[in-house]
Amino acid sequence: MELRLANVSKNFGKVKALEDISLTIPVGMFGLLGPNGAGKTTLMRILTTLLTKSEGHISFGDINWDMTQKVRGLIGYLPQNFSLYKQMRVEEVLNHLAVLKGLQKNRGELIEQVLQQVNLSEHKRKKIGQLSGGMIRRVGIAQAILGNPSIIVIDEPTAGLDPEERIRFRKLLRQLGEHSIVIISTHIVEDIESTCDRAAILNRGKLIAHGQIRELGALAAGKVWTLEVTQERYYEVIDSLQVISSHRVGDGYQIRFLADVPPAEAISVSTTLEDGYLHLMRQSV
Ligand SMILES: Nc1ncnc2c1ncn2[C@@H]1O[C@H](COP(=O)(O)OP(=O)(O)OP(=O)(O)O)[C@@H](O)[C@H]1O
Repeated sequence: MELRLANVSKNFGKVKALEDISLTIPVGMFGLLGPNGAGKTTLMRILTTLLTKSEGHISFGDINWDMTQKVRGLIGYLPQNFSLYKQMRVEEVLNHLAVLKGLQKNRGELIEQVLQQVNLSEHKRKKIGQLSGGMIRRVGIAQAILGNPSIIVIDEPTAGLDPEERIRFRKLLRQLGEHSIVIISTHIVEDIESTCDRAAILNRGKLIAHGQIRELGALAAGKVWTLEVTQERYYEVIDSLQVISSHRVGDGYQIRFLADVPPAEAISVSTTLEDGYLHLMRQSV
């Protein structure tokens, strides 16, 4: 079953935080990408029923977003700052949140199941305050998937995680996306590139592109180049190019950049989601 958004808008007074968003999101990992103020948080808060939309229609099968209680039963949510309950043990926090979710039967069993899914069984008696950032995010996922929701919404999934934790956490997200709709919102293009099947790019409340990751990357096809330069030339050229990234190669640098007409020695390269995203942002300035 798919999550369908049709012409969804949200106004805060005169601010149009979302304008006419129409999207269909199938089972799998779906990324929301956009700069600050694009409307990602507003959209996630509407999907989790923390905010109401101003206009439009959202549905999942027979359930529509005017049926708030039913929608809440569909959704698991991991907000950005999930680090509450520092003095409580992992299993106590999950039991507490399971009660709040209205899960009455077999709570112990359900908690054991989600702890196994996020690989935290052996830490269940630890206090939240004793866990690493990555483990706290995993407790966050555990509470989000309690009750087996069809739609899981995660804000900035890997913010504040170290590189190893980030890789482990991405693997967990991919596993969740095998059976559920998992929507993540992030500034980190690599999180989406490495975990998502599809993504939507928002800017200033508008949906500017959506589709499969490789389709979004292909939007910059023919416009992405690399150029190798000496250290002396590096500082000269980076100001004149729309640099995507650069790294050291031998004594000089390799620069990856966007251009319609590149310098003579540049080499055309295949495109990534980040290229497509930066190309779209450059166009919508
Ligand atoms: N409660 C509110 N009242 C007024 N304006 C708001 C409110 N919440 C969000 N906005 C405005 O709506 C727009 C979209 O904000 P939103 O937080 O959804 O963007 P975002 O893409 O999540 O950005 P960030 O990545 O910085 O969190 C912004 O212009 C923001 O200032």
